[in-house]
Amino acid sequence: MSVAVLPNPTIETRLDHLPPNPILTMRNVSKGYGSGVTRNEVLQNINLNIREGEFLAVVGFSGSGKTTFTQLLAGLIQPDSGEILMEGEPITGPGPDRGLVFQNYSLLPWLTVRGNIALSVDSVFRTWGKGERRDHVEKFIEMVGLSHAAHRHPHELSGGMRQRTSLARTLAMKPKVLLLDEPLSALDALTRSGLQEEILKIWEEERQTCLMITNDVDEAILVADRIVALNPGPCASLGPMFTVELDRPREKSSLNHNERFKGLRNAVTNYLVAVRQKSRSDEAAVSTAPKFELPDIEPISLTKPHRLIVNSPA
Ligand SMILES: Nc1ncnc2c1ncn2[C@@H]1O[C@H](COP(=O)(O)OP(=O)(O)OP(=O)(O)O)[C@@H](O)[C@H]1O
Repeated sequence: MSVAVLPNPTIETRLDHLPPNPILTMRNVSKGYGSGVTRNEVLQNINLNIREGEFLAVVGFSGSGKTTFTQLLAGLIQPDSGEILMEGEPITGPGPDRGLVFQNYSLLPWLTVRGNIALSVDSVFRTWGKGERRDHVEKFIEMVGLSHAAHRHPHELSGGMRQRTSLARTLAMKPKVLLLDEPLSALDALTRSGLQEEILKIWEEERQTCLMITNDVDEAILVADRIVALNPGPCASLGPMFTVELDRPREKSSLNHNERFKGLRNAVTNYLVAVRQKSRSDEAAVSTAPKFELPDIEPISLTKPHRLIVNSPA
């Protein structure tokens, strides 16, 4: 399959200034669920290095294994084979060094915005004084623009506000790596667009290593330094890596007229369309749909009279 390569190899990207050593490494990682005939091979031979301070976006289709991918990095599940390293050490479970923001903001319903964030801060920064922790919580409430709603409970918030709370809660724990698993896909287009820019603004300030899973190519280009495609499953592998050669800070409205943005959007979209078509034709070729065979019986001749009487009256 051919993939359009963008011209201008001379441009220097932010990546050129990042530390060369990866903070997260996936080596020959495979993961499936179930056993026997119900076994579902989801990811196969995933190899990836994420550099410290970079923003990487993984784009893929629904059901390709994106959540499985983030759960592996978060340490919520373990690979069947291969290894995942955080700063050179194997990941054996979840840890405060990796913060995960889900698609479905899992806030505790009996706590306010402030209470939800404070709970995480208190559990991670146990040695800090009470005042220091309180200031830290307020800083992150303000960062996501929720000072006016800090006293509200989740059921009193809009979807966008809940996701902001969820983001603030994770950011406030100061993880070395932020894992965003389709954090905006449950939101309407307008809220999504506003939050994309907010995430970007916050990231410009914090510059944490960030991995965002998304099914939106424009979103990926807006936020990321590099974009990698997750090919359709089963046995999803990673596709080519696209470098986003666009200056920062980025603004959505001006990007729409940027030739480099349009070229990259075409390249990524064309790749995804081509890889999906290939996957569908491969699937059709090895279709396991049941084949019907005629039973080995001699049909009754309808032209000759015969003695078999079906449903004869008693
Ligand atoms: N715990 C599990 N047990 C069995 N199968 C699972 C489990 N989790 C996921 N799967 C299957 O693995 C495949 C990939 O699921 P996953 O949620 O990782 O994909 P996804 O790309 O995040 O999907 P979506 O975009 O729809 O959220 C699917 O076929 C799903 O049914």
